[in-house]
Amino acid sequence: MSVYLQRCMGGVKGSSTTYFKKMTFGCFAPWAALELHRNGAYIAGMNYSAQNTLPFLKMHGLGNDFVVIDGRGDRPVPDMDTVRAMGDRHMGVGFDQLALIMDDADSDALIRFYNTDGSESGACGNATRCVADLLMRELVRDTLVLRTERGLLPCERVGDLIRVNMGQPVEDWAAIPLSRDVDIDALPLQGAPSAVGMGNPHCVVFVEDADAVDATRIGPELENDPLYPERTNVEFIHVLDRRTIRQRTWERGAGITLACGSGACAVAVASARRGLTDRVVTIKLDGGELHLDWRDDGVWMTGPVAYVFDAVWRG
Ligand SMILES: N[C@@H](CCC[C@H](N)C(=O)O)C(=O)O
Repeated sequence: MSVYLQRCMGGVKGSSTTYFKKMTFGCFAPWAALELHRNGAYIAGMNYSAQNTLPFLKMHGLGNDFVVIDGRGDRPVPDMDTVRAMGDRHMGVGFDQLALIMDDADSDALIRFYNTDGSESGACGNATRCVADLLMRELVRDTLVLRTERGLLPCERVGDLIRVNMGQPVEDWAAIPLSRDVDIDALPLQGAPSAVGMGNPHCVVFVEDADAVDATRIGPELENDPLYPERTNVEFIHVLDRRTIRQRTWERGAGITLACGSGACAVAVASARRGLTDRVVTIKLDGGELHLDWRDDGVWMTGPVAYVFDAVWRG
């Protein structure tokens, strides 16, 4: 059985001291911590070797939380049982998605995303921004390109925020994917929602008051509707004005989350497509605000990212 060891600020000896002092003063060097774990370390009074250990970072974007694992080179990567075990909020670490960083010849890195239930997703906007921040720090650059299942995504630092181009929305019903040819802005479902693909499927439900919706009841019903053969993420929204939208999210494979980046892109697209908002909008999610700009070269999303801790999973 896997055992989860949380980092203990006072319990690390030797060369790690400097790192943790830096942490205390807010200067971050996340990969330094991973190197420490990789080489085996004395943590929280336990001496263990690097064998069967999986170093990871915990990060979040607006409370949409992630375990981030660096699988580049010959570093260890989790199997599916480990992904599910880590995702358990009571018996494991807990996350909305696990982001696995891999080598890629044509970009700065490839990222794969896994939901809490172990299913893989082609897109995760907030985790993409988190990984972009990590790698920009590592490469000492303010721009880079990440590959996800949907292609190459340019990322940039904008002050304290991270921006990613999530690409153009998928509007072809078969590619979203839907199970049949229907009007994507009036789906034959309750509330006539819109369908948008952002490398993953979304169902955008326009309601009077997103805060009043019973998302834990309606979310899973829509997630599993046969119209979406690969299930769907669900966004409940109401438009506040032409530049502001309120959004709550039920995520495929993860349930209620405090924010969903690809979902925010889908919301910006669906709402502009209906003529309700401009192409530049601020979206108010439970965990904070994202800024969306649907340009000719794709949907750009800007928002904050945060580090929570680093630790080692023992298998
Ligand atoms: N939180 C994400 C979306 C994660 C993937 C989703 N649950 C799916 O299965 O498609 C985001 O920020 O985009």
